[in-house]
Amino acid sequence: MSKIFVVYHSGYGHTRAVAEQVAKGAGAALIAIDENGDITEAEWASLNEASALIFGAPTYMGNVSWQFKKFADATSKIWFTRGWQDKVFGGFTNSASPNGDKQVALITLQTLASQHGGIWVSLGQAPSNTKAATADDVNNLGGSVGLLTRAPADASVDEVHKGDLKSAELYGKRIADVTQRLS
Ligand SMILES: Cc1cc2nc3c(=O)[nH]c(=O)nc-3n(C[C@H](O)[C@H](O)[C@H](O)COP(=O)(O)O)c2cc1C
Repeated sequence: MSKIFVVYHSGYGHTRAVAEQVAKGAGAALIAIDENGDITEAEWASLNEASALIFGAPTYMGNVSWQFKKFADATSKIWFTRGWQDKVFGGFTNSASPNGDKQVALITLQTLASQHGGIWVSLGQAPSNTKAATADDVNNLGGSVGLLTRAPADASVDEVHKGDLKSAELYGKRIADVTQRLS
């Protein structure tokens, strides 16, 4: 059985709701980066033993939250020993605007995975972009590199768009399937 972890930061709970769906699809465990940008030593050990790591962060000011960036910089200790080389990686970001510069945050996650020599898994879902498409449809934001999700600025944690949550579960499953194939 592959060990997969979703390691994420969420300031106000919306990204956590997405992380839970990704973890459900992947059969993964969740590790939350705390408000200080930290995880525990035991959690670092779990990440080091994993077959696949899925990064998640809200988009704040056009990039990942500072807490996620602190975590990313802390992974440099692992980078020195190539400790995450050839693990499978994926990533997601959630923000309020349909665009909101989410792609920048996603590329930050992909670049972090690449710095570690990882194997990045794309979203693998066709966009729902017809006139009839709604936020209840899978990949209605039309991403491809990884998972983009949206919670409008006045939305509660329970109001992350349904289509995005479906996309999240499917993306998690895709990462688990790829990990299984490579193991
Ligand atoms: C400091 C800050 C900066 C933000 N910057 C952006 C942004 O650049 N683009 C965007 O679409 N939404 C932005 N938002 C909205 C958040 O991305 C959105 O509320 C998201 O759902 C928060 O996720 P969280 O509840 O997991 O923290 C920002 C919110 C905060 C608090």
